[in-house]
Amino acid sequence: MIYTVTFNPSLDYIVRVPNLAEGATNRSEGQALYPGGKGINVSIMLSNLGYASKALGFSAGFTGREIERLLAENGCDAEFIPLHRGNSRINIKIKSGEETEINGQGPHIPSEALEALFQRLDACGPEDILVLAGSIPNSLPTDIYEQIMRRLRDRKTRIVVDATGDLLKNALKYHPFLVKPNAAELEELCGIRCDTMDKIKQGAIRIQQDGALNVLVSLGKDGALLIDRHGQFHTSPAPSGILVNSVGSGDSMVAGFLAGYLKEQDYAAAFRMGIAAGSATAFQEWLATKDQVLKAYQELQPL
Ligand SMILES: Nc1ncnc2c1ncn2[C@@H]1O[C@H](COP(=O)(O)OP(=O)(O)OP(=O)(O)O)[C@@H](O)[C@H]1O
Ligand SMILES: O=P(O)(O)OC[C@@]1(O)O[C@H](CO)[C@@H](O)[C@@H]1O
Repeated sequence: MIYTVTFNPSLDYIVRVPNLAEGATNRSEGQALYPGGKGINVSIMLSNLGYASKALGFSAGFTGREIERLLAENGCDAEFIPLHRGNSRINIKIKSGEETEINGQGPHIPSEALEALFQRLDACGPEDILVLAGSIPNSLPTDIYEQIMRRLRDRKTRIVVDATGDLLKNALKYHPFLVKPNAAELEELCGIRCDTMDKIKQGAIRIQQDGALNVLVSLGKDGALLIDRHGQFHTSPAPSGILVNSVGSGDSMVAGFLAGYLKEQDYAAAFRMGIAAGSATAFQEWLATKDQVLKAYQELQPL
């Protein structure tokens, strides 16, 4: 089974405001509400690609109930631990000329709820994949992903970490199966200015030396780079298309990589499926369908 964990689920409120003016009353030209949070997006994308997963996390208040309802509507199996105070966050994504995001903090997670998640994860075994993705509420320590990995150390579960800063840094020594920084996150992690392909390669090598098995660096419209666990590099430009909404493209890339890997047991195939899924999502209003991903896959340059 693939499990995804989203400590900080959200309702993503996407508003289109073509000429956003700060300090003025702006009127939107369109809006939409989607379930969000990185692990949740990975689960939805996996489901779109035909792979079952279980989305784990925490849910609070009316927004939490709406996230769960939307997940069910999207055919996604979720098992959220209820929090009895506060509301799951609403993240605002403003689409004007540029994409501006305001992500909320998320509700407090008490220790009993955290323990309930830990116990749920104790069921993970060698056949399972666990995706730890996204930010955590302020009340949690930044070694929380590390704590989970330490607890599962002897279970041989393959663990994917998609996070920033210390959350990710602290997890590397437990040898995650996959990490997926973007270029800015890679710079922050390895302290190298990653403004050329050579420097991105150097940065990815450093993250691998720090413990990650596969390092997938997403580069937005410029595609991606993977150094796989055998030390082999894979690079590809992204398929071309019109950017509609990049929110969730990194998560789609993680889901595509896992789907490609599970299908072919091959890192080149996983990499290509990752890029296709990431780009297909960037070209849509929300997470891409399987047909849209396969179309993007066909448009990738041959190896
Ligand atoms: N404008 C774009 N054109 C084509 N492909 C894109 C574009 N933006 C993103 N992608 C695809 O999606 C992948 C992931 O994008 P990106 O590097 O922006 O991830 P990210 O920063 O983790 O995104 P997010 O946090 O919004 O999910 C890229 O490697 C690429 O394949
Ligand atoms: O605040 P975090 O947890 O870092 O990111 C949350 C978020 O921006 O990530 C997803 C896109 O990757 C969105 O669905 C969600 O709103």
